[in-house]
Amino acid sequence: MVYVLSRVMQLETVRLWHKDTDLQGCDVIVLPGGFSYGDYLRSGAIARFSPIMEPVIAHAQNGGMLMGICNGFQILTEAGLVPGALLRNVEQKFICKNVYIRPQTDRSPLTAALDLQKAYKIPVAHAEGRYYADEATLRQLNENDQILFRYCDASGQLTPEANMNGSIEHIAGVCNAERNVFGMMPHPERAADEALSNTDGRALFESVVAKALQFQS
Ligand SMILES: NC(=O)CC[C@H](N)C(=O)O
Repeated sequence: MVYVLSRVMQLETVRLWHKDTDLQGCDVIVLPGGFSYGDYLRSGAIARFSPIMEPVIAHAQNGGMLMGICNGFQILTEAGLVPGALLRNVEQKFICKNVYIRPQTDRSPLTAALDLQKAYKIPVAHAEGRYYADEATLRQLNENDQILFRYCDASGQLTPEANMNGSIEHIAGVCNAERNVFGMMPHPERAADEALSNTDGRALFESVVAKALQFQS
């Protein structure tokens, strides 16, 4: 994530440690993927109590942009910053592969600049990626246009096979009601460099940067 933000996107990037208590004036906060506390209890369930989360939550409550990828998304759900939960994949296995996702709305910093008809090829690498929300929450997510991505096939169709982890309504990413906090399970930072022969993920970062600049001006 740091490589893509600093080298590919050419952004001033600050690494914040989980024990830090100061965001050092960062405009956009990114909770990256990986394994926090060995995924004990549930992925993200312990990291959500890290000291850094206090200023991160305050940043989000003040309208600041906050993005969570994979384990970062799990931390966002555990902290109640976005609705829903991430359960074990339906086949109970870690899945690491390229999948396709289609943006569902352009009303979020993460998706504003994306093509709503395009299937973006982005890898997933998770064991607890099955998005779940109860009926009332799902209704709200749909009514408020908070569903950012759905798993699809290469042509953008929502086929059952495309939904490899068993997420409810194929959901791969959501935002909060205020739209400044957004999370997704696939890893756009693993598809943002020419060397990886796939730069589909770059468009998501470009979208966030464009929105962040608007935000400031
Ligand atoms: N790539 C990741 O962020 C993995 C998230 C988490 N450790 C899981 O396996 O579900």
